[in-house]
Amino acid sequence: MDICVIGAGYVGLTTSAVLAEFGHNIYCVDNHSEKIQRLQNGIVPIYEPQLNEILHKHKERVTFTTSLPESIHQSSVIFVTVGTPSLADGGTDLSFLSSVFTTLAEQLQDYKTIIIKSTIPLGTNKKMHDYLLEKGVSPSFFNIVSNPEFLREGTAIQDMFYPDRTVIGIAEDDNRSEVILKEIYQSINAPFIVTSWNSAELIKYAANAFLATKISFINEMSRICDVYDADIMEVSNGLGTDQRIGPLFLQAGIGYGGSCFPKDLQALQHSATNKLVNTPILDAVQAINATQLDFYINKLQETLPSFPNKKVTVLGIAFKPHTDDIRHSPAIALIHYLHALGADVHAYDPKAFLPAELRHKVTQHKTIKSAYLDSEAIIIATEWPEICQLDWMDVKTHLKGNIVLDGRNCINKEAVRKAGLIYKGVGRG
Ligand SMILES: NC(=O)C1=CN([C@@H]2O[C@H](COP(=O)(O)OP(=O)(O)OC[C@H]3O[C@@H](n4cnc5c(N)ncnc54)[C@H](O)[C@@H]3O)[C@@H](O)[C@H]2O)C=CC1
Ligand SMILES: O=C(O)[C@H]1O[C@H](OP(=O)(O)OP(=O)(O)OC[C@H]2O[C@@H](n3ccc(=O)[nH]c3=O)[C@H](O)[C@@H]2O)[C@H](O)[C@@H](O)[C@@H]1O
Repeated sequence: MDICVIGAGYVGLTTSAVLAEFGHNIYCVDNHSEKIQRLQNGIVPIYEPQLNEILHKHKERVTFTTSLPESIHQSSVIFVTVGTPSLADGGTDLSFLSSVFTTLAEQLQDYKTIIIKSTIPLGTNKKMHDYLLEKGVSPSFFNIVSNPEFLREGTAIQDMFYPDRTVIGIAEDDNRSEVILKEIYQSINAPFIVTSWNSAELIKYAANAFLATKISFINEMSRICDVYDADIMEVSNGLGTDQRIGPLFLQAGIGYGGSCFPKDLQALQHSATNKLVNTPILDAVQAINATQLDFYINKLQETLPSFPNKKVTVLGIAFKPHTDDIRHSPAIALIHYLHALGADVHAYDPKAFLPAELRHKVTQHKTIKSAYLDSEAIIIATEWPEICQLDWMDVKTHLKGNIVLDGRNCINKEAVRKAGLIYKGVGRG
């Protein structure tokens, strides 16, 4: 099939790579000309495991372009994967989506299946459908399908090859799209869940909200562990082996971040509030996340009461391992916090870079060793394997102080203590 993918970001590039692997011809469009130029030169602008290799393997099948009208005409199927960031009031900025639909309204001349993968608030698929009709596009020229994406950054390619389910939301009178979507995804072996537009939209938000709830729940338990000398790792293990609960997303830490959980919880709350529905669970989940770092900083202050001019090392900048994405990264919030306390902050990440506003305040190192050399304290913010596997006996010989704060509960506390260092985790008693 000839497929147009609009938006060459984390979701758009992954979609392009995976659909190309399935044998489709892809026109991957972005209005960011520099990004497209780099992609045309074989440079993938983000770090996502396997993405580079698959795009390179299928370079004959994937065309990178800034020309949306041309790509629309060349394709029978159009995937929309543009960003849907938060507005100041918690609502969703739909300007990127609207701009795509403006072009679609101008260009649609024969039948296309328009598949929206971007996460969009309840009622938006219908709104886009009504917009095209208002603009005079014939209803015989298109169907709109809501096809929410559940991939995680860091494992995006594997998640798209092997999803737990494929959700498609279609209009009541749409009897073409299910067949077309099944053809596009025929290589995927996962249940197909066909719903209305609004249900598909809510499934996406509910999934992210539920996962964030698990994280805030376990973080709340970690606070109780701290004051009763229990160990959250033991609690998570004992809790997660109950099949009704499950072991995933019960990792206590400095809170969830990323481009989606914070934005999607706010957007869901915004949609509910617009219809006068209260959301006490979503309120609590976000409140716990917003204060998790404070609890953690308090721990650091118990051991290192004064920060000014003390070298403190933050290991990890990305919001999670195996990505270079720093959007809403708890590591960045932590670095801001430490800098505000007067610490001389040094940071290291194998793939991610400090944002511009921190570059003149904080030193980012190229090697992990130079980052912690002569440091008073190490704080682990992202559980990259190379950080989890540090040799603590060796680390000890290069530190000035003796404090290790494990913000992701990812290192062996016994090994740290054996090396003569003070270990503090999240909810480790
Ligand atoms: N990042 C993730 O892990 C996931 C994201 N999502 C959702 O997918 C959507 C996209 O997310 P990301 O890929 O992370 O965003 P992103 O910000 O990495 O990429 C979006 C791309 O769209 C491009 N764009 C914006 N307006 C355009 C236009 N008019 N024409 C062509 N290109 C345009 C931007 O230049 C950018 O390259 C969001 O709604 C997000 O919530 C869903 C599941 C996972
Ligand atoms: O809508 C989205 O964009 C995506 O959001 C999340 O994926 P992602 O943000 O890439 O990463 P996660 O693995 O979910 O981690 C999110 C945050 O939660 C934190 N986390 C995760 C798991 C856990 O047990 N504890 C915990 O603190 C991570 O460190 C990270 O900061 C969802 O897991 C995806 O299903 C969804 O498609």
